[in-house]
Amino acid sequence: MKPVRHPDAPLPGELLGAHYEQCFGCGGAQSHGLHLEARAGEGVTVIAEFTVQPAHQGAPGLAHGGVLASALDETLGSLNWLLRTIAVTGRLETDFVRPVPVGTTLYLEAEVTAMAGRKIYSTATGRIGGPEGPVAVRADALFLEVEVEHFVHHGREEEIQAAMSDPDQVRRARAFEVNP
Ligand SMILES: CCCCCCCCCCCCCC(=O)SCCNC(=O)CCNC(=O)[C@H](O)C(C)(C)COP(=O)(O)OP(=O)(O)OC[C@H]1O[C@@H](n2cnc3c(N)ncnc32)[C@H](O)[C@@H]1OP(=O)(O)O
Repeated sequence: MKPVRHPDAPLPGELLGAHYEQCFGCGGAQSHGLHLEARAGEGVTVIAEFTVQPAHQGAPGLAHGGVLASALDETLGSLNWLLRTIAVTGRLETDFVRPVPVGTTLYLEAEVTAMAGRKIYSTATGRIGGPEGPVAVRADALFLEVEVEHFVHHGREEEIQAAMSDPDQVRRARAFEVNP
């Protein structure tokens, strides 16, 4: 099935914000996190930027591959905002095309390519030097739609309780839920 942008999805250009302040990918409360900033694009697409920090190194002066995979995963995950669906990564296949030095800004874009039942297929690229620069990383992913209970059931009790008693967090979680 062709992916369809939800009628209440954020408008193209709108900053999506963090889905959870403690998220390693997008949260503001993680000092060594990616602080990735994503914006809605046209259709079912997003664009995002992430600047590699010294805490993200693998080899001297170079980004760790797992951190780059996290940036791709987070960008792909933010497509949920446009579908108003809660989905988690089931599969993430990553190509590392060029080394990414510390201090580099990675320009990411992601798109939902197909949907089938609970399955959401998507793809992402990360470019360096500018939004039109050479591709440094890319990924193909399969996300699986889940109920909010997925997190309540599997998450550690203390963080779940804190999230559920935070009105801002509850509001953000609702933004992912499909309107009947
Ligand atoms: C309160 C806070 C709210 C905030 C929400 C914001 C969240 C956003 C977070 C974003 C953060 C960034 C993002 C993150 O980092 S998300 C964090 C990383 N991901 C996870 O933790 C997910 C862990 N995995 C699971 O929980 C389960 O395995 C899931 C839910 C994924 C599937 O288990 P479930 O029991 O539900 O489904 P099923 O096993 O019956 O399978 C169903 C179908 O899918 C197919 N399949 C399954 N897996 C794979 C695979 N690997 N390759 C190929 N196919 C696969 C399977 O064959 C079957 O197909 P079919 O036989 O029907 O044809």
